[in-house]
Amino acid sequence: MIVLENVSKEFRVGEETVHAVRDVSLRLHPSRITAIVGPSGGGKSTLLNVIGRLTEPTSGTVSIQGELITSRSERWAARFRNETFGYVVQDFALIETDTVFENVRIPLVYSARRPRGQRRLVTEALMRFGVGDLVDYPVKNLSGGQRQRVALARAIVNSPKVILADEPTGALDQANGVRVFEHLREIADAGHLVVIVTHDLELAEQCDAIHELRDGRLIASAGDGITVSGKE
Ligand SMILES: Nc1ncnc2c1ncn2[C@@H]1O[C@H](COP(=O)(O)OP(=O)(O)OP(=O)(O)O)[C@@H](O)[C@H]1O
Repeated sequence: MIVLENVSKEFRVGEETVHAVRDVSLRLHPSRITAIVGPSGGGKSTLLNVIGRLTEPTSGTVSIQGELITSRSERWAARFRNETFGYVVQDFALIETDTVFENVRIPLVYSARRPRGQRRLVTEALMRFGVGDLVDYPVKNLSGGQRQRVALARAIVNSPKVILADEPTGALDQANGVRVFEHLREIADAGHLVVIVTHDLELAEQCDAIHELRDGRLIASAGDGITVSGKE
């Protein structure tokens, strides 16, 4: 379980202070898909980045399975990020000039596995999404649907406990969006904790829990196992 307690994140922009996330407390559960929704500029991506330890909050704490992940050294955070999180970003951020193998192995870079072990893990991850045969393809030759699957394989290749997806269906047509969601559901069913940021309320309604952010504040939460403000 991930626990956020009184998390705030501010950015200084010139003389101004932007309060991107204000005093958010919530709990996120494994084997579930949690959606973070709300209007543009509401703080969704910032909150996801705080959860994924890509950004340190200005105040408040985040812990995962009881371990505090805030106020730790950058060196610790880099390793922790790598072992704990799989990230899916909107445009998939694949390296066009590399092969599928080179892209999907990126999260394994810090692992002690030998090249042969890496190839097996990469191929297995691709096979989970039905694209094992693409392992040596150049990314530039892939279709949009193949890119999604490769991006999902990259997110799970090191068996992270947590998958964080920022608008994972945002750039896709409806059929491909549904497929990505089905894959995220399979990932959650396998025991991972999945968090998605989405503008798509229909998609959010299929999730197990929804948190709505507006002007950085958590204004509503719904769903299974919801705990707001740290109260059971
Ligand atoms: N690195 C940054 N520096 C300064 N301000 C930032 C930074 N990142 C986000 N912000 C500001 O914080 C607020 C929340 O932004 P955030 O991207 O988290 O919102 P969002 O809900 O994800 O928006 P969208 O749906 O448009 O992606 C906005 O006012 C944004 O301009």
